[in-house]
Formats: sequence, C-alpha cells, structure tokens
Amino acid sequence: MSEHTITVAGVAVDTRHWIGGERVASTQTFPDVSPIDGRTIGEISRGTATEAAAAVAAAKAAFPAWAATSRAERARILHAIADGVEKRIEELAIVETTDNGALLRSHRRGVMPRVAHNFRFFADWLQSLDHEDFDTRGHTNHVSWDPAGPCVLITPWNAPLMLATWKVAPALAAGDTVVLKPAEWSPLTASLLADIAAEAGLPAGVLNIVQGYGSEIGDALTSHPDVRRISFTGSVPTAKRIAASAAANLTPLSLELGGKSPLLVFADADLDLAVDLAVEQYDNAGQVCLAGTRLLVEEPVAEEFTRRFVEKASGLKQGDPRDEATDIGPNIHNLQLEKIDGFVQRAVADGARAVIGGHRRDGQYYAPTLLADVAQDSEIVQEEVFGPVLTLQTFTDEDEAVRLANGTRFGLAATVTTGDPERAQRVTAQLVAGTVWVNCFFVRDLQAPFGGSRLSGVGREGGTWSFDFYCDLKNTVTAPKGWKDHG
Ligand SMILES: NC(=O)C1=CN([C@@H]2O[C@H](COP(=O)(O)OP(=O)(O)OC[C@H]3O[C@@H](n4cnc5c(N)ncnc54)[C@H](O)[C@@H]3O)[C@@H](O)[C@H]2O)C=CC1
Ligand SMILES: O=C(O)/C=C/C=C(\O)C(=O)O
Repeated sequence: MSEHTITVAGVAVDTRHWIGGERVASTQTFPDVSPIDGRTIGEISRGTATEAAAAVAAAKAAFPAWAATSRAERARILHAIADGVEKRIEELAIVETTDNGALLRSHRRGVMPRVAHNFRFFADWLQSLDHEDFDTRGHTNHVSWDPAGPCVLITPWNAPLMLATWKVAPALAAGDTVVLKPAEWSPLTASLLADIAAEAGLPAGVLNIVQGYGSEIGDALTSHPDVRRISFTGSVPTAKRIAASAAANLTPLSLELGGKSPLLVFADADLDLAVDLAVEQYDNAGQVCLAGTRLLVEEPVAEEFTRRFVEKASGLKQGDPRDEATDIGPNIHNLQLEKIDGFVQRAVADGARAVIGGHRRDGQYYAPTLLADVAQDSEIVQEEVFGPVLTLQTFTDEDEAVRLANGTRFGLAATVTTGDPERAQRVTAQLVAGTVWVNCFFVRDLQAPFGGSRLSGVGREGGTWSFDFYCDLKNTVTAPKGWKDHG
C-alpha cells in the first residue's frame, strides 16, 4: 500500500488524483472530515491549475482512440464497470457514508445499485440511439450523435458517486473523455471509481479524476480551450462563475442547480399519503435538490395535516447513519450547519414559528424543522436551505396554490397531492418545474428528462437528452444515385 493510501472502514482508498491512467500526488493536501464524528479521515491531494492542465491534456490525448472505439466495445467496458460497482457495493456504501454522512442503508440498497444502473443504462441507451432517416426532395437525411471531446464534470457532495456517474456514464458511452472533479467535502468514492474503471479495462486517459477546492482548480478546468463540454451540479452562485469562465470559449454547459420545490396538499387528498410524502422531504438530512421544502396546504385540512405531520415526524430517529434504524443522519459540514441555522434563526427573528425543531443538536445534526407563519417573500421561503428545514403555508383555492407554488426563482420539481385527477391535470399544467409528481415523490427513471427551469438549471439529463448534450449532433444529407441538379 502506498503512503498515499488511507483505510476507510477497512477499505483502501488512494488519496491522489487519477490522471492518464496513473496516480499523481500534489505537493499540498486538504483534510477530508467525516460528518459522523468530525474526525479527519485523511489528507487528499489538493489540485491546482497544474493538475487541471495535465488532466485535460490526458483526456485530449485519449479522445481520438476512444471516440473511434465502437459503440458496442464502449458499452462492453461500461457494463464491466457496472459489474465492478456491483461487486463493491458494500465497500462503496460504507466509504460514502463515512465521507458524506448519508444513510448506509440507502447507499447499500438504493444509491450504489443505482450507480451500477447508471453505467448499464447509458451503455444500452446508446446502442438503441437512432433517428429515423428522412427525405428531402429525394435526398436522405441521416442524424448521428458524434463524440464531442474532453468533458469537465463537476459534482456535489450530497449524492457524490450517484450524481457523478449520471454524467460520467453518458459522457463515456458517447465516446467523450472525462475530467471529473468531485466535491472537496466528499472526494473518496470518485477515487474508488478510478480503480474500478481501470480494472474494467477503460483505457488510460479516458477517465481522469482530480481532487481539490473548486476555487483553486475550478477555473483552470472550466476555462480550458480544449474542453468541449462542462456539466455541473451544485449551487447557483458557483454555476454563474462556471458559466462566466466557460464563456471565454463558448463551451456548452449543462447546469443542474438548486430548488425550493413546493409540495401541494389539496383538501381532497389522501391526508396520510400527503403526510408521508411531506415527512419524506427530510431524507438525506434535507440535502436533496429535489426536496419539496415548501408545504402548501389547503386551509380546511391545514390543522389536521399539521397534527399528523408532527406526530409522524416526531417518530424519526436521528443519529449515526451507519445504524440501520437511523432515518436522518448528520449534515455534511459544520459550515453547512451554520448556514442552515442562520436561515432558521433569521426566519424566527422575522416572525416564523417553529412547529418542530428550529435548533442544532449535539454533533453535526440539525433537528428536523417545520416553520409556520412565514411570508411568501421571506428569505426562508425564497432561498434553498439544503438542510432538514420545511416551511408551511396555507392556501384557499387553486389559483392561490399555483401562485405560491410558482412564486420563487426556482423551478426544479413539484409534488401535488389531490384525489381529483382533473384538478391534478389543471394544476400540473400551470406549474413551472422540470419534474412534477402527482400523489408520489422521487419516482425516478433515467429515461426521463431531469433538470430545472429558471434558476434551477440549464438543460436536461437522462435518456437521449444526455446524449444530445454530450455529442456533436450531425445531419448527413446524401443525394440519390445519379443526382445532378445542384440548384
Ligand atoms: N443542486 C444540488 O444538488 C446542490 C446544491 N447545493 C447548494 O449549494 C449550497 C452550497 O454548497 P457548496 O458545496 O458550496 O456548493 P458548490 O456549488 O460551491 O459546490 C459544488 C461543486 O462545485 C465545485 N466548485 C466550487 N467553486 C467552483 C469554481 N469556481 N469552479 C469550478 N467548480 C467549483 C465544488 O468544488 C464542488 O465540487 C448548498 O447549501 C446548497 O444550497 C450544493 C450541492 C448540491
Ligand atoms: O436521485 C436522483 O434521482 C436525483 C438526485 C438529485 C439530487 O439530489 C441533487 O442533484 O441534489
């Protein structure tokens, strides 16, 4: 084992970058801290412009051969990566939980199997990707999805490997090469992915992984003239910086950003279902971009809804995310906790009432919180908190429900609970959101477009939409045999 390898819950993890098929160390490091107990897990290579340039150069050098590799061979290797992920689900799950504090049981049974599925899905989708040829005055139009070049993928800490592989898998399937920069608060599973990809036979330089602070390595990646795509999931302010940096080369961008999604409860809804869905919004300690953090409840059922919500939420078990019985783990970082508490205390000072929670707990935990008596234009209703904090507002009719639901700068998701299918249709048609769920939440399918409107993002991921982004679309027009008319 090299001096750069750390052992995390029994799993060996290399702390260096992965560039051109080799481990590369930086002279400086940054500490990786576990949110479970605040312990430093290890020192990670702290990349700068030098490592960014080396990684992009490696991706550029590897591009022609990978782009020329047949779709079937690329798919074979992606399936081999999925096999490798499936073999290491337990290791990936415990390392991710140690690193970002999300529930081990979710990682084991939901998230890591989805990581493998991401590779299989995009490998297979590419095989079936075809556009029916069409005719223009006897000429045949043929549309193809050509590889675009080196891609920079920048990912967040709330679902590190899952969200990274949503980007890595379609980019590799498309024939692009990749430089992935995971978040500095959760760098470890990306390093394991490098091992798995190498074992699966992915050629050197096709996938490169650099570690470090976004503020130190980010610009060098996003302003690089050899980069042909940038895909980012994270916060709006960082997205604006990345967009400005990408503008120098007009590099195409995909941005999956924040949310402040509404969960509407009409008086004709199944109230138990609505309460279950509302309590589910505390999942991952509220660190989910899709979370329906604004509960909008029709006046006549608001009191009963709140009573049942409080009863159900009081039964949530908060604690060590490695414990199977735990429902809510810690938040990612002390800085994030301070940010969450700042939002809550300012809201309370502004007149909000904490129906439950409203305070920190020992360690890096925040009590599940519901704030009532909040104004539509208040900070707590308008800004993404990214913690276990929900707000409660009431409405008196459909028009008001839609006005409140659409009344932020975001447009990522929305959930509507109602027993009336016609109402569901009327309301969903008016909502500004990339995904709308009716009487359900978090039913996800990679075939569907995923992304947000307004400040929630630019573009869509999933299915063909991912390939539209990661490829240079080309239309080839072929004249019929013997065609002479150039007019
Ligand atoms: N939509 C989502 O899934 C997420 C939303 N957020 C929101 O963002 C807030 C702040 O969280 P942060 O970790 O600070 O998010 P962030 O957006 O700053 O970080 C996400 C990624 O961007 C990278 N990054 C930062 N600055 C960069 C730059 N100049 N160039 C290139 N890459 C850069 C980071 O290293 C990380 O990998 C959260 O409280 C939450 O509201 C955070 C994570 C995920
Ligand atoms: O798990 C999904 O399907 C989507 C998750 C997205 C986020 O949690 C995010 O981008 O924050």
